[in-house]
Amino acid sequence: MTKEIVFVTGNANKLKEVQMLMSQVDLKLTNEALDLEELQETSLETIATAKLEQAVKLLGKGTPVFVEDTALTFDEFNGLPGAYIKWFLKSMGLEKIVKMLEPFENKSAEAITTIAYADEQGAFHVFQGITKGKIVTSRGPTDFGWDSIFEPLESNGLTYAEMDKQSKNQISHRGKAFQKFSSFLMENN
Ligand SMILES: O=c1[nH]c(=O)c2ncn([C@@H]3O[C@H](COP(=O)(O)OP(=O)(O)OP(=O)(O)O)[C@@H](O)[C@H]3O)c2[nH]1
Ligand SMILES: [Mg+2]
Repeated sequence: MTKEIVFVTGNANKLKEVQMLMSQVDLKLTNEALDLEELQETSLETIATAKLEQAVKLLGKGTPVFVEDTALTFDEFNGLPGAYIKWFLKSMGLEKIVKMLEPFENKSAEAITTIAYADEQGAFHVFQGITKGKIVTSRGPTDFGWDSIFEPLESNGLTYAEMDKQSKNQISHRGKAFQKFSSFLMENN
């Protein structure tokens, strides 16, 4: 029987990418569209695990469930905004985020997705994907977070927003994290 697995996220753009990324795995992927509380923390693993604890409480033990938290870290700021990028985006917007780095030569950044998964036995597993790049003036559609200001090293000069979804998924932080997670699920199914 095909195993059911629940992805708890309130972010429709994430869900769309994750559905594509996990399409090769023999699973029934369902979504609980809940916005879980997020810790104020710099450890990405701690944030993802705390989100997962809430998800397990909501769904009950025994249901395979995962969450993911995505961060954008600036090298010049020693990793900040990191997981706080969500709140920077909400309060300041893209243009001012780019301006924060204006006085500095170093525009290097990393996009990081941390997945936390609870299996049927309630054991937690963490997977992470990192894509290096730099912060640039917004180019491309602005319908998903900071996609238009992040230019990955591997993209031949395109921002995430200028790439089609399939090309983004091949090199993205989320793509890399879900590659690891999918392999784990296929080995342990
Ligand atoms: O340009 C982007 N490309 C991406 O690939 C991407 N992935 C996430 N984000 C944004 O970065 C913050 C993460 O916060 P986040 O991980 O807590 O997400 P969220 O609160 O929206 O959903 P969730 O926590 O319910 O899953 C939020 O502002 C997201 O919109 C992205 N922006
Ligand atoms: Mg969130």
